[in-house]
This record gives sequence, C-alpha cells and structure tokens, in this order.
Amino acid sequence: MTPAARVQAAIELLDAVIAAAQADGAPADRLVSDYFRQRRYAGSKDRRAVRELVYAAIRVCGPVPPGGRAAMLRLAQVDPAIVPLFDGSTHGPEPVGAGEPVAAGGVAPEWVESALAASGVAGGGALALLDRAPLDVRVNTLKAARDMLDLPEAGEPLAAPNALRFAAGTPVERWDAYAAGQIEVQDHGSQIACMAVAAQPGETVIDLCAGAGGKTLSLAAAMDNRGTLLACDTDRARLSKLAPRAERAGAGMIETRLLDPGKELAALADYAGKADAVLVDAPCSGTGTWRRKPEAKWRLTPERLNRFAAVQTRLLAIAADLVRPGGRLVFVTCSLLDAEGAGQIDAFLAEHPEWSADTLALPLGREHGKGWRLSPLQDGTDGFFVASLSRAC
Ligand SMILES: C[S@@+](CC[C@H](N)C(=O)[O-])C[C@H]1O[C@@H](n2cnc3c(N)ncnc32)[C@H](O)[C@@H]1O
Repeated sequence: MTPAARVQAAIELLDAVIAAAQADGAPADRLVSDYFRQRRYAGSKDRRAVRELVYAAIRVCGPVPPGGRAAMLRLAQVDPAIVPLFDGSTHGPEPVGAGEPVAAGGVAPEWVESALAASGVAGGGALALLDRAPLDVRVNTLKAARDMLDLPEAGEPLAAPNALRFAAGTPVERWDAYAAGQIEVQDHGSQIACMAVAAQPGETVIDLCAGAGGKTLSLAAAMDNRGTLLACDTDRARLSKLAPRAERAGAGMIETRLLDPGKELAALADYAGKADAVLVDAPCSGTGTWRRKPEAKWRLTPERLNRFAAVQTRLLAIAADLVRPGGRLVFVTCSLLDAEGAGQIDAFLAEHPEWSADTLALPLGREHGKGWRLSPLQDGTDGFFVASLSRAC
C-alpha cells in the first residue's frame, strides 16, 4: 500500500469506528481485524501503519467526529506529514476541499470532560487517559516466582509484588511461560485493585462480576488455591472463557456460576451472609481504560452513564447481603468518574449504617473520597477506583 492508500484505509476504518461507537457496535480493534481479513493483499507493515493512524486519529479527536475524513484532517493538524497524502492518487484520499470540516480536538465529548474535571481529572490527568498503555503481566505464584522466572525479555518489576512491565506489543502470549500458565496479562492497576481484597488461603471469596476471570485468577493465586472462590457473571460467553484460563493457571479451586440479571441473590442464596469477602468489579463506563480502547469515549452518553451507576448501586446491595458479619466488600470500577466511584460509596454508606469504609494502604495510588484511586498520569496504570468496606460483627 502507498502511504496515501494507508491514509484512505484509515479513513474508511474511522468511518466504521464512529458508526459502531454510536450504535453500540463492535470495538475498534475488531473492526481493524475484520477490515484486513477482507484485504489479504495488505502486508503486516501496512496493517500496523493503518492501525496506528486509526488510533492516533481517535486520540486527537475529542467529541464524536462527523466522519473519518474529518477525524483524519484533525490528525493532519497535529501531524503535518499527513497533509500531502490527501493527493487524489488512485487509492489515496481526495485532495482537501475548501472549508472541509475538521473534527474538534480535545480529550472527549465536552460533557464527559466536564464530568471528569468535576471528579478531579483535568489537564494532564485527562490527556493521560489517552496515553498508550504498556504491557503488564502478573507472575502466577501458583506456578512461578517473579525473581526466578526465566523469560525471553527481562520485564521491569513494578510495585505490585508479582507485576512485570514490558513494551506494548511484546509477544508475551507466544512465550513458553505463558503457555505454561506462569504469567497472565493483567494491568498493574488491576493487580493492585485485587490486593485490596486481601484474600487469604482458606477463605470464602465471591468474585461477583468475574467476566473472563482476570481478577479471579489473581485471587486464586493470593489464596494459594485453598478455600472457596466463586466466580459469577451474567454473561455466559465471558464466564465460559474462565475455565481454560484457570486450567492453564493451575487454579483448580475456582467454581463458576452464571447469574440471571435481576435474580442474582436467589441464585446465590446458599452464600447469603457467608462470604469472607465479595469483590464487585462492576460494569462501568471504562473511562480508566481509554488507553486501550480510546473510542469508548464516543460510546458514552449521559443515559448510559446513569444506567451503569444504577447497576453498580444494585450490585453493591447484592454483595452486602452475601458478606458475613465482620467480612469485607471490595468495590472496583475502571472509571475515574465519581458517579461510578466515590459517589457510589458515599451513597452506599448513607443507606447501610452497619458498614464502614476501611483505610486502604496499597503500594500505588492515593486516597480519593472514601476509597482509593489509581490513574494513568500519576501511577502509569489504567484508571481505577477501589473501596474496601467492612460489615460490623
Ligand atoms: C468490569 S467487567 C469485569 C472484569 C473482570 N472482573 C476482570 O477482571 O477481567 C464487569 C462484568 O460485570 C458483568 N455484569 C454485569 N451485570 C452483572 C450482574 N448483574 N451480575 C453479575 N455480573 C454482572 C459483566 O458481564 C462484566 O463481565
């Protein structure tokens, strides 16, 4: 592909990304893979270059752009080398027309930027939400120790005791240590959020929103595979990915339970008031994960945010019924919006006087409201809010 053809391909992909974001369609990485599956003539350098252009354009547009060309013209304002590639060549984009619309810059749609600013995330803190994320792995202590592991590349040891950092794109999933279950890909912030659960061997722990089990596997390692660890989710497809991962990790203790939305407590009646700890890694807007999915900023609407917040409130109440007296409830969202973090905890504590917020002392991050915050700017992690609550005996 010529450089101009790559720009045209990126424009077509951006059109698809913008449409999908507004229709709650496929994520950008899937659209990019599908695009190239139908264009086998594109080589790996072309694919990488087009992908870079697409993601760079998403990062430099704040509000939803009017179209792919407008998004690419915004990128051309930041990277002037792109301007001459609008050359009208056979597979390249048409020359720029007079008065052609250029997408607006910024971090995110204005209302989202305002909500972030009201939550203490503005300026460099907001811009860092769109940084490129490195690749973090967790050494699985059920199978290996960080200091003893022999990997093709030496990773940078991080603050979480089993975390190693590599450059983005490092092919860790092709390494023998990955196949052997000695390492798992997991953001450093996610590893630190799991530390807030303080899961101990022999305990009864419920991961209420386990998804494909990223945090469940970390809990199983902390519990040294001893005790009861129940992984739940309402999404069958996600939860079904956990079993093969658990097998690779040697985490035989994990049980799974598929829940019906609205009937969670009935399905968990055998655990009511019995869990030592319940982790609620709640569904959220994902403002803390824009480093990996920058187009998510265009998916968010005030209505969607309200829906996430309502589900979080409900999940907190469900989790509270599962925790034994003296036990703990850990609430996590990968969002830096207070509506999905500190605000949720304030509302929960106001409604549940028998609960109190614990003081957290995690190796990275800082207090935020009655919980803890990790941020891309200050901690080099995805953005997280974490709170640990205790139920009086
Ligand atoms: C942030 S994701 C979890 C990620 C996962 N814990 C990890 O570390 O990879 C939130 C999950 O909550 C699940 N979920 C949504 N509503 C739920 C409900 N009512 N009960 C349990 N899980 C729910 C979603 O299907 C999704 O997998």
